[in-house]
Amino acid sequence: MERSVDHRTPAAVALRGVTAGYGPRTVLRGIDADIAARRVTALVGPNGSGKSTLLGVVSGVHAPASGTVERFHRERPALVVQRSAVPDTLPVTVRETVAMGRWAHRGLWRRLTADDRAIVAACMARLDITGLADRPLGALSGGQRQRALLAQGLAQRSDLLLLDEPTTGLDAAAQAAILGVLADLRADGVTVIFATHDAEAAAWADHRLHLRDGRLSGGDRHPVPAPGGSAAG
Ligand SMILES: Nc1ncnc2c1ncn2[C@@H]1O[C@H](COP(=O)(O)OP(=O)(O)OP(=O)(O)O)[C@@H](O)[C@H]1O
Repeated sequence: MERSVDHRTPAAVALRGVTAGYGPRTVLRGIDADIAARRVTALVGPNGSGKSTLLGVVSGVHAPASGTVERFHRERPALVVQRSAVPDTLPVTVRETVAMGRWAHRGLWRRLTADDRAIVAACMARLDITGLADRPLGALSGGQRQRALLAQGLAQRSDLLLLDEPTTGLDAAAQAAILGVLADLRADGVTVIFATHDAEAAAWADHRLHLRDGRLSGGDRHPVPAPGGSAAG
């Protein structure tokens, strides 16, 4: 169900009794959680516990088999996939990759406006990849590719940003830079959810949801954010 944003509610997304999977295979079971609006939530759990599937459900690209996903955000969610999900041979430059973030607004293959190009340039600058703009995406290092995909997510200008392992495999400086970008987005009122195996990044988030075998096994399922600041996780 789509609704306009209600600033009295602390939830950007409310999941109730969500079950989801692939064909006959059930992966997520009985997920009940509220995602705090304008906060950063980390989704943690072992390999195969269902983190990426839950991001897909929250983003709307993966329909639940049962249960409800209630939305209180305004924009179409922006989902940033794992860098390993993008083939090395994809024949696009970094600038084109980031510009794809504007397709939701302009439609596929439509010419970008001057505003779109300014947004793309600003997102590349924010992720410090302006110097890589004309390089093929497949020729980048893992960390550079990660930043290009995050810039594509930012270019969507959504108020709900979902990231699949945004800091995995990055060095400490690159991780800190990405968390800095997420903190800026939070200050701008964006709700961020990211899946991670990185304990430091999870500890940095405002809230955590722990998944185990497709069930929530702990964390802040129904957080009430502290006014004007980060709620403790
Ligand atoms: N397209 C698919 N078809 C069938 N099963 C899938 C598909 N994608 C994921 N799965 C299965 O769903 C389960 C959850 O996978 P998911 O990718 O959501 O977990 P994850 O917690 O993100 O794992 P990881 O930490 O390894 O990225 C796994 O058992 C996986 O094999």
